[in-house]
Amino acid sequence: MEYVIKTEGLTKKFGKETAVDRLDMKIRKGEIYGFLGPNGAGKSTTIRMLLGLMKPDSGMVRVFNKDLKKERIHILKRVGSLVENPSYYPHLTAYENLEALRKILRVSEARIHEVLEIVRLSDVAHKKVKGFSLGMKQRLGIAVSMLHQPELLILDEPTNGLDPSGIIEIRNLIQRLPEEYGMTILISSHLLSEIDQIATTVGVISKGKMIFQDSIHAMRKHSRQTIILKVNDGKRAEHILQGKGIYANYQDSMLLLSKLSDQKVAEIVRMLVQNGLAIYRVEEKQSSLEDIFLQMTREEA
Ligand SMILES: Nc1ncnc2c1ncn2[C@@H]1O[C@H](COP(=O)(O)OP(=O)(O)OP(=O)(O)O)[C@@H](O)[C@H]1O
Repeated sequence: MEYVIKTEGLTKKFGKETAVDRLDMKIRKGEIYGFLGPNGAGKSTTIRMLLGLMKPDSGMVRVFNKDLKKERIHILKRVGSLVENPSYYPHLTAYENLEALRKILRVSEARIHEVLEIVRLSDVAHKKVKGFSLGMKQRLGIAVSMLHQPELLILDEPTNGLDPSGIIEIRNLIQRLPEEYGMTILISSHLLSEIDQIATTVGVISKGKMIFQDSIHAMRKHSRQTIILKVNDGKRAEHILQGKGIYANYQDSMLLLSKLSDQKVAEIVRMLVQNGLAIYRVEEKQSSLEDIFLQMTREEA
């Protein structure tokens, strides 16, 4: 199997702290790889190493099946990135900002029109960037990163700080890139909900370690069903059930039980009623992807 990005044992330490810990990342061509983890998990440090902006302490990075250490310049010509809030000339228009970079990158003028079209900024191409919303600035950042027609795009938290409509715009834009332009995308986020609709594969990092890496479908399979009981005295109910060997978790005035058969639920309800408890509600809940993600990172922590 050929990977667009493959790391092996990638490690970075800052003093005593291991920010990235023996990370094995695998990204295939045409994927939208959601790189997820809470703040401080090591996403940016990993991305910096993938872009050759930071040297790993140990481990290997291969991009397009080439060793990043040996062929950095050659590799980076084929990679576009948006790693921190990009800075522009605020008094220049979007077009003029792109034009300044076009000359450095030596790409055709026609490419400016193409990238503006891709990020849906053609209508405001001749407006000054200082009047742009954060979402428009992020899309301009993506336009800049795409000027030289990269095959791989690396975006570090591109939806950070955006309002819901800005998030949707970025999402729609990214979703089109693999199919329409044959690109592979790595996008990081600390919120699964921002990328779960577009990512084909997810890598979850926690405390520098990759704790899950598979398709989004495989992640959904981790989804569990929970039975929720609302009772008048949760603490007592928890105690009664535990006495019968039934594990229950009392949280926010709700009693949570892992998926049980209908008979077992009936039995539990009967037992609680016989013990004088009042049952207000019995519900079944499927954990969302966000719950699974939170659970994974919490268990690791
Ligand atoms: N230049 C640095 N010097 C010292 N420590 C650093 C440096 N860069 C990152 N760290 C530490 O490494 C750990 C991982 O940070 P990193 O920025 O990679 O996480 P992240 O997942 O990108 O989080 P965020 O979403 O907050 O950016 C953190 O504990 C951070 O404090």
